[in-house]
Amino acid sequence: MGGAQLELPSGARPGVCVRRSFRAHAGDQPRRPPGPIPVPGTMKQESAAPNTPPASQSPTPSAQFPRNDGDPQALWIFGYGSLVWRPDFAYSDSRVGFVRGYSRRFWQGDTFHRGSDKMPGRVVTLLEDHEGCTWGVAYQVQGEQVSKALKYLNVREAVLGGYDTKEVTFYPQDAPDQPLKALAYVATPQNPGYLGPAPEEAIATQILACRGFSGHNLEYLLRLADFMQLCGPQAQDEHLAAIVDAVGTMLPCFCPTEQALALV
Ligand SMILES: N[C@@H](CCC(=O)N[C@@H](CS)C(=O)NCC(=O)O)C(=O)O
Repeated sequence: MGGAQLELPSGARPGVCVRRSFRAHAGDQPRRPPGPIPVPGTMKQESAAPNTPPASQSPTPSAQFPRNDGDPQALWIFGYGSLVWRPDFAYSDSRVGFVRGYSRRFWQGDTFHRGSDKMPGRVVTLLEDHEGCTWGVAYQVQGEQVSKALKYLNVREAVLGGYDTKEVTFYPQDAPDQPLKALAYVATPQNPGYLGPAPEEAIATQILACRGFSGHNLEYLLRLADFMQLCGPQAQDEHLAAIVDAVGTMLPCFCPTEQALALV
């Protein structure tokens, strides 16, 4: 996967979808998990994730595919969780930006990618919130990329993850006055894996304790936090920041000192 830093378009628009500051402090900046953050738009054509079973034969998301002017075959897919750093489908273009009217919440349980049946992990979904704003990456798929991406995401998101599709309006960071219609995968409270709200300290504890076929739940949290750091000061997510802060507070308990391990 691409190894460069995420190069964000310069000229971030202050005042666009701004929330209170992201509470990461210099001393406890979320450490980048192993491996570089791939740069959306420069990743080579990806094959399906190694842990993804063969694609389902029925890639029929419930939403009508949102179309924008121009290429009738083109489709934009909005990622705001693991799709931000691991889309794993071929795409023609990508944009960093945000959707309004939604807040991101770690309220979806995950018993495959970042958890197990006994210890479900927590991954993100979108909560309808009139004041909300969620930053992520929109990927444009064209031609035969469309059916391949939808087949893959139908398995990864819907079959394995309990997500459904929803049309959203995406505002590119570098052109918020030229919004795009996009398809998003959202886990609603009606899906069996939905966990709903919990104190952010409890969510942090669950994330620290869980892992699944795609890796540790902590990696999922820190890669998302890394993306938000790279989006710049105008991109805020207080829920994510509070969970990262809680993890930072608890990590010393999970990472005994050398003395505690009698290594000195
Ligand atoms: N639909 C959201 C969330 C997607 C998400 O995190 N889905 C889980 C499925 S439960 C996933 O694909 N995980 C893969 C991973 O954790 O690497 C997005 O657009 O990013």
